[in-house]
Amino acid sequence: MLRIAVPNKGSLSEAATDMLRESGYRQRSSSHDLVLSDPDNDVEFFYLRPRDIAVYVGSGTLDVGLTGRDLLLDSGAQAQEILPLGFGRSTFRFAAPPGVAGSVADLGGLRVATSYAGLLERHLAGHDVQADIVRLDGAVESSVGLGVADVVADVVQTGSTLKAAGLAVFGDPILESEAVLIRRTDAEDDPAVGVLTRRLQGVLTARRYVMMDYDVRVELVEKACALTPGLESPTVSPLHDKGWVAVRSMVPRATTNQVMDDLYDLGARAILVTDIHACRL
Ligand SMILES: Nc1ncnc2c1ncn2[C@@H]1O[C@H](COP(=O)(O)OP(=O)(O)OP(=O)(O)O)[C@@H](O)[C@H]1O
Ligand SMILES: O=P(O)(O)OC[C@H]1O[C@H](OP(=O)(O)OP(=O)(O)O)[C@H](O)[C@@H]1O
Ligand SMILES: [Mg+2]
Repeated sequence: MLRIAVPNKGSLSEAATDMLRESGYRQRSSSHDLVLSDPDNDVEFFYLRPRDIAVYVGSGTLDVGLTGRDLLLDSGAQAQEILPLGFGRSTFRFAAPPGVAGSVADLGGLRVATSYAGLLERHLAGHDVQADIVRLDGAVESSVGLGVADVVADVVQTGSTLKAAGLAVFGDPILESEAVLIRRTDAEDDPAVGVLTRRLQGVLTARRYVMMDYDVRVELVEKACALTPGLESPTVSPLHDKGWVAVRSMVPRATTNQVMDDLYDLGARAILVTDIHACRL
């Protein structure tokens, strides 16, 4: 039975369970449940703090887990990313009151507050900078105003928490993070992990693409297919009127309207877009 770690709280929790549900797995019905068995799919889910997930997976106690890239790297666990999951995006950045520092090189001798000490330690060492790391559990932005730190290194999404604390980001982003599927670094190939990965990839594809159908005159089909190349190649089917064909192709969701406009300008008609509910590529 495949043992899977899932965030039980925090920013990643709901999106992670939604994605697993869309992948055809049972999920817990109460946020108090810590374990859920899904015998039909031969998997068991363990709902754990996202920060702890890399530790369980790195030690081999659990086979795979969903967590944040920043949390994985911060933990230093013997675990690696096998699939980025496209949610829980954030940036890990330095911030301070304006004028305190302009780049990581200015941090020597300053106090830097963070709840990602492992990540910060390695970043500072990589830049040969010696700063005092102030380890906090959360609400890191308050540390400067309260006088325990000069600078913070923290998760930024919209930036509104930083702004409210009178801080501004500086320097290059330390890390771009998102939710990722992880497994132990030296784990042997496991077909059950392959199945889970393909299911999650299917959800990602269904979210990123739409199915587009349209009719176009035969002499324009090459130009139309260049606009909608699909993943492998579009399906082109004959119509009763020999001068026309029907084309079906997957199109990136973000480009849907631009592609429809371009197809229409080319002369395509009856352009229809439908959602993809599930797929295996
Ligand atoms: N706005 C956000 N705030 C915090 N973490 C975020 C945000 N957006 C994405 N994340 C990601 O969520 C993970 C943090 O998980 P965590 O459970 O600590 O969330 P949290 O919202 O900080 O919860 P809590 O503060 O209740 O512990 C990290 O991978 C982080 O990059
Ligand atoms: O850029 P923003 O959209 O404002 O989001 C980023 C903030 O959200 C998180 O805090 P959270 O609510 O998780 O509290 P915590 O710091 O106590 O973990 C994170 O630690 C930042 O403080
Ligand atoms: Mg938090």
